[in-house]
Amino acid sequence: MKLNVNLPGHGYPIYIERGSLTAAGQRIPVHRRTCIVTDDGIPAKWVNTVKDTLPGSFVVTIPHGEGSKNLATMQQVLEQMAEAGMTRKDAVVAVGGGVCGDLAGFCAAVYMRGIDFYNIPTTVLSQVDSSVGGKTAVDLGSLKNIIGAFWQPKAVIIDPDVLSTLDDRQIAAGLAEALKMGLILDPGLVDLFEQDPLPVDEIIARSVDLKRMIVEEDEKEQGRRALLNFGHTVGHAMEGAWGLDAWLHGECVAAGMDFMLEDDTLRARVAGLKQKLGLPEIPVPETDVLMDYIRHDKKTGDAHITIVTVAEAGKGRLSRVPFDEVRRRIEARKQAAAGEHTEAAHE
Ligand SMILES: O=C(O)C(=O)C[C@@H](O)[C@H](O)[C@H](O)COP(=O)(O)O
Repeated sequence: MKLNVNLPGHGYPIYIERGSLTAAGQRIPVHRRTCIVTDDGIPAKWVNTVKDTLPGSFVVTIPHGEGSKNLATMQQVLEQMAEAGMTRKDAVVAVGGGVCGDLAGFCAAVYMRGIDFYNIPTTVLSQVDSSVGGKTAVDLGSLKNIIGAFWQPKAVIIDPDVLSTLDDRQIAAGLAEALKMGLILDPGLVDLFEQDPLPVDEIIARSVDLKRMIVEEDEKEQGRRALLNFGHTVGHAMEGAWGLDAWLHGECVAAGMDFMLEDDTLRARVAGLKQKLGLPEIPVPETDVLMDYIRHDKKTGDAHITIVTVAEAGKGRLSRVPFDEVRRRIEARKQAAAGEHTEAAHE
């Protein structure tokens, strides 16, 4: 399957095909140097499959995990690109998950003021969400994605076969982002999560298509693209508060959605789906600590923040609210959860 992201002057194809890793060299022009950025958690067989199709490529491996998504690691990658004599005509190819893609894309965005970037996502999370749309970034301390650029890839190559080496936790965390996509935009996608076995290929294709659509509509997040932030306001804060490597990004997004669901029946349905996926219950940090992180959110202005709420599956809603509204929501969920635990203890 091939989708096209139509953006003026810098549109690109997304290939979703089993086995497409072996054909990477047909999708990426090979008459130049390519720096393959990957991480040490990615099985060598996937990296080598791509490398074998790209003559003139070399591999830079970063440590896996959010802890690598920083300026220091980025500098190391850029130094290796410079040492290899890469020019403006050369390209960066990410083979990895969201951290790897975001960091490699940012390297491509700034190296010699911008060179070509190709993304080959190898996790569910990066396949359904982060590989499409051109958000590249690194963290600053525990502040997520605070330094970055919009830099669209030249192509995205999604091979669902690579998911065979992922552990269940990574798969569940990635599917959380797909569930997010359904909750804000597509009730039919939410319904797919009720099926057994889960139609993973269909979930990926449908999520990618939704992402394509919203990026075409609002490339630089001036409006509707902010819907994709559902679950992220509190989710990013939880990630920061517990330390960036304590929980997976998708796990925190799943936890963060709970504060922004506005209907109890839907909340119960989502809780059931999260349980089915095996997503963990993440303890909610102190409200003041969360609020401190939320103040640094990119969707924050003076004393106000844009939040995404969902009252009905498929209908995400953006609203600009005072900070205290987020505090109120956190407190309300904490109280409700405490009540649920007490009830459970009495049963
Ligand atoms: O592509 C987008 O737009 C998204 O918001 C997708 C998010 O799921 C993703 O985690 C993104 O990196 C978060 O963006 P940020 O702007 O909150 O850093």
